Amino acid sequence: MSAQRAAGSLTDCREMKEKNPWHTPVTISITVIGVIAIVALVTVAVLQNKPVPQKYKYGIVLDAGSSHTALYIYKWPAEKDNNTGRVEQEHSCKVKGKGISSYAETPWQAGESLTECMEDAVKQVPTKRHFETPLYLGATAGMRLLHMENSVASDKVFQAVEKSLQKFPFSYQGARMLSGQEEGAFGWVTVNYLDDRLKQGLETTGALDLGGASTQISFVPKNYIISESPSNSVTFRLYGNDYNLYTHSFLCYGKDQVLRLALAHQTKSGPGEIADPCFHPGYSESKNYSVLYDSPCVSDRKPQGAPVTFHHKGEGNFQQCQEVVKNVFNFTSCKYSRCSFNGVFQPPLHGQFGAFSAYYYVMDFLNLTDTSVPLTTVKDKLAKHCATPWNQIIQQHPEIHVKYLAEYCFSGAYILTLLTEGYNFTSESYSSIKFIKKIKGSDAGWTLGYMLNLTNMIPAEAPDSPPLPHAGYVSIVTVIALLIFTLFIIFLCRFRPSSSKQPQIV
Ligand SMILES: Nc1nc2c(ncn2[C@@H]2O[C@H](COP(=O)(O)OP(=O)(O)OP(=O)(O)O)[C@@H](O)[C@H]2O)c(=O)[nH]1
Repeated sequence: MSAQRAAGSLTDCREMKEKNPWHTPVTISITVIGVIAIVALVTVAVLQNKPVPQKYKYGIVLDAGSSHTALYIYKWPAEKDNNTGRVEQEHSCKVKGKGISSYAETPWQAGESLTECMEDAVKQVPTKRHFETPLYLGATAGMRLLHMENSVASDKVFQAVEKSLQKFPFSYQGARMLSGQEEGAFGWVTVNYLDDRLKQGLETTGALDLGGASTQISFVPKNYIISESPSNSVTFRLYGNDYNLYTHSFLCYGKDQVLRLALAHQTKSGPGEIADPCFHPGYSESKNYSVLYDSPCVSDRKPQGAPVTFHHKGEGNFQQCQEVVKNVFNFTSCKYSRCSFNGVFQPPLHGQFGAFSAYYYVMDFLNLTDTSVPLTTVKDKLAKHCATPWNQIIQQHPEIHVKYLAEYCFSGAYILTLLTEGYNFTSESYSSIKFIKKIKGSDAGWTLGYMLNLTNMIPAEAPDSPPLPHAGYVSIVTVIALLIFTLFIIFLCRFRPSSSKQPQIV
C-alpha cells in the first residue's frame, strides 16, 4: 500500500515537472544565466563609469606688483583641462620685500627675492607634475612706471627675474609687462569665472581693482557704443556668449602714488613742514623730499630749492582731507559724451561690482565693507577714524604694520572720492559694490584670468556636455536590464508548452 503511494507521488512529481517548464533543468539554467548576465551587465556599466580618483594639473602665476610680488598656484582636474574643469587657487605665497621695480639699481636682487616663494611652489606642486606646470610672471604698474623712467633698468630687472625663474623645474612661459587694459580685463574675467557667471551666461559683475600704482575699472555697460573710445573696449567670446567690456586703467592712481600726488599738492612751495588733514592728530614724521618725488607720477612737480627733508604732521580732518584728495583729479575737460576724470571716457555704470585688492584691505580695516550702510554714515565713521589721535590708533592695533595703520584715513578718503566723484557712484549705486578679497577660496585679481587665457582654458563656444550624468547613466542601464529580464520572464510564461492539456505519458 505504502509502495503504491510512493509510486503515485513519484508519478505526481514527474507530472508536475512535465506540466511546469520552470522545473526543467534547462529552464532553471537559462534563468540563472540570465540573472548572472544582467548582474554582470549592470556591474560592468557601474565600474566602467565610476569616477576614477582625481588627478590634477597645476599652473603658477607671479603677480609682480608695484608694492610687492605674490605667487599663486592654481589646480584643475587633469582629465578635464579641455575647458570643463574648474580651476581653483591651491596656494599663495607673498614674496618678502618690495616689488621687483624697486630693484632697478640692483636687478639681481629682484630675481633673488622670488627664490623663497618659488622653493615653496616646488614643494606644493607634486614632483611628477613639475615639468608640465606652466609658470608665468606678469608685471603691472610698478614696472610700467620704471619702463617709462628707465627702460634699460626695467629690461635688466626682467632679465634677472627670468634667470631666477628658469632655475626651477617648471615649464617657464616668460615674464612680461601687462598693459593696463589687460590688467583690468583679466581681473574682470577672474571675478566672473569664479562666480560661474561666464559658463552660465549670467549678467556679469564689474571689477574694481585698486593697486599701489594703478587702479582699474571694468564692466559691461548697457547699450555700449564702443566707437566712442575704442581704446577702452575689449571684446570677448566666452562659452558661446559675446561680451563688450569697458575697461580703463589709471596709471598713478593706485593708492601709493595718489598719496604722493596728494603730498606733492601740499608741498608745492617746498615747505619745511606740512600739516596734513589725511593723517591722525599727533602723527609726526620727518620725510625726504627726493624720496617723495622719486616717481614719474610726481617727479615734474618737485619744488625748486626745497630743503632735503620736510616735517609731515597729522591734523586728522576728514572733510579737509577729501578736499586735498579731490585735487588729484582733473574734472575740467572731456571730449566724449561723458567722462570719469582726467578726460577719460566712461559709459554709465551698470550692474553689480566687486571691489578688491586695496579696496578690500582698507574698507575691511575700517569696518566699512557693508555697502548697505548709507554713504553719509560711511563718511561719518571715516571722519571719526581720521580724528582719532595717532597714539590711540597704535595702541588699539598693535598687530598692524605702522605704515598701513598711518595711511587708512587717507586711503579711506581716496577710495570714497574715487568711487563717488571719480567713477560717479551715487548714494544708491554705492550699494551695488561688494568689497571682496576671495571668491570661493581664490583671490580676486588679474592672475587667474591671465592664466585661463594663456592656457586656453575658457573656450569661445560652450563645451559639449555629456548627454547624461553618471548617476543617470547607471539608472538607465539598470532599468533597461530589469526590463529585459521582465520581458524574458513574461516570454517564458507565455510560450511555455501547455503540458496540462497534452496527453499524459505514464
Ligand atoms: N592694509 C593692507 N594693505 C596692503 C596689504 N597688502 C598690500 N597692501 C597695500 O595695498 C595696495 C595694493 O596692493 P596690491 O594689490 O598688492 O597692489 P600692487 O600689485 O602692488 O600694485 P599695482 O602694481 O598697482 O597693481 C598697496 O598700497 C599695498 O601696499 C595688506 O595686507 N594690508
